[in-house]
Amino acid sequence: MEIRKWKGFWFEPGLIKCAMKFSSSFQAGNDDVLLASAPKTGTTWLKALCLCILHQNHNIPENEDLLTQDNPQFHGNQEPYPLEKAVDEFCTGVHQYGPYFENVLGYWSESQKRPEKILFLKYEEMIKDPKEQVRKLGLFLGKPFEKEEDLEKVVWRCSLERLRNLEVNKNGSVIYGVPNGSYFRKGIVGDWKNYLNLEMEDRINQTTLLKFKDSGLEFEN
Ligand SMILES: Nc1ncnc2c1ncn2[C@@H]1O[C@H](COP(=O)(O)OS(=O)(=O)O)[C@@H](OP(=O)(O)O)[C@H]1O
Repeated sequence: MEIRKWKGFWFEPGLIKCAMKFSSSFQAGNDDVLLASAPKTGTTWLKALCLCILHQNHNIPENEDLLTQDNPQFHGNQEPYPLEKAVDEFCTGVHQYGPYFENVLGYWSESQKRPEKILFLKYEEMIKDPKEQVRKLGLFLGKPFEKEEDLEKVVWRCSLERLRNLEVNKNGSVIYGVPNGSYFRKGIVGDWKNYLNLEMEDRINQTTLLKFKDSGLEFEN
């Protein structure tokens, strides 16, 4: 896929126009929530959680539960991609929406300066203790959970186990023809290592250490 650089990040050319338009004309209102995430870092989960919390909606019809249709990160390419090449691109940052590390660090440092405006969540922590992270998210969104029971309900409604088993996610697909089921896979922290050889794993770990060094951002590897 052809990608081009705009403002330090790589996009497929068709998306640069959208990014430019968004950047030049979007004015955030007080109630607007922007969900920023790198691909495959838990976007779908967080989107479901935010909508559930913001609408305090415990009665969304099942077929509206898949909250992914307008996600700009989707693309229809299902071709297998050589792993070696993908790891190289990831580490050098020359990949769709890359560089990943600079993307993360940008939000991390801003979240340190303005924690009331930017909430930085980690997938690993959400998996480890979903209730605490969702409680934090509720507070951040100005919708603190008053009852433990409501918090537990939201955590369950948005759980991988439940979403993956909804009919719409078992058999439906989004506009680009990507099956909904592909957004609800394993959800296992560290599973990526099962797909790479030791050399590739080491390369990613070393790059991560180097990039996040001195940032104060702690991470699991
Ligand atoms: N509800 C819920 N709970 C926990 N984990 C979940 C949930 N929904 C999706 N997932 C896992 O998130 C991974 C997909 O990330 P994204 O939604 O960011 O993908 S995408 O970029 O929007 O395509 C993908 O991770 P992997 O299983 O490692 O592929 C999904 O399984």
